[in-house]
Amino acid sequence: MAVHVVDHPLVRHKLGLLRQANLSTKDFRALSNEVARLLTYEATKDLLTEKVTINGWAGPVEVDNIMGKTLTVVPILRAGIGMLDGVLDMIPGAKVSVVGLFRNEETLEPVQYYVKLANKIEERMALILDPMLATGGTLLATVDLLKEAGCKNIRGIFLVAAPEGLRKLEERHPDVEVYTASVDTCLNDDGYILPGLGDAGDKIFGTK
Ligand SMILES: O=P(O)(O)OC[C@H]1O[C@H](OP(=O)(O)OP(=O)(O)O)[C@H](O)[C@@H]1O
Ligand SMILES: O=c1cc[nH]c(=O)[nH]1
Ligand SMILES: [Mg+2]
Repeated sequence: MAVHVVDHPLVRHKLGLLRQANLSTKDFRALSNEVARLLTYEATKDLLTEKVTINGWAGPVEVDNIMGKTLTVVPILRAGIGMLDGVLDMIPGAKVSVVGLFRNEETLEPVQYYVKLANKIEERMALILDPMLATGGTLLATVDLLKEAGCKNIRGIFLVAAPEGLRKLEERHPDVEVYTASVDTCLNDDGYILPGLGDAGDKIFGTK
């Protein structure tokens, strides 16, 4: 399985700011989108393009166009919404497929409450957005439902990932590629990533 840790100074700097305990909602939101933007740049490096000829200022010129029904971004509610603007800054025409899942606080199992996928999803690359990959339960449930819908090419962008979740993904879906700013140390007894960011959903939405 491919895990791409994006080791760019801007990403490392912004991730360091995100880890601060007393960050305001506004700053956490802004930084999440900024890191998402940079991770998107890396995650889309090999998108297929085709040559087209356009009218340039000095006559016809051959340029590159991203091909056809290329991708859909898949924010996982709620916290994935905190990365969506940043990703759409980079890919403004992307179709958005929304998946609603929350983690049961006791069992840590994902609970699904909403799904609305883009049309022709089987022809698109799916780019999953979630700030946190912890136990991996939420990501596995999302990949399962995308594959059931016919999706063959799936990637995920996470601000922070835990080794436990990556191991689970490797066992169940080794074809899924991960792009993250950091693989952190481990999970605590409540399933939170250490050193991590805390509860990303609460920080992005200002709840708590
Ligand atoms: O890898 P896992 O152990 O499944 O945990 C990761 C999930 O937990 C968080 O969502 P949460 O359940 O807090 O929902 P929220 O986005 O609505 O806050 C996070 O945004 C991931 O979706
Ligand atoms: O560390 C974690 C783990 C799951 N969800 C979060 O928001 N943070
Ligand atoms: Mg949450």
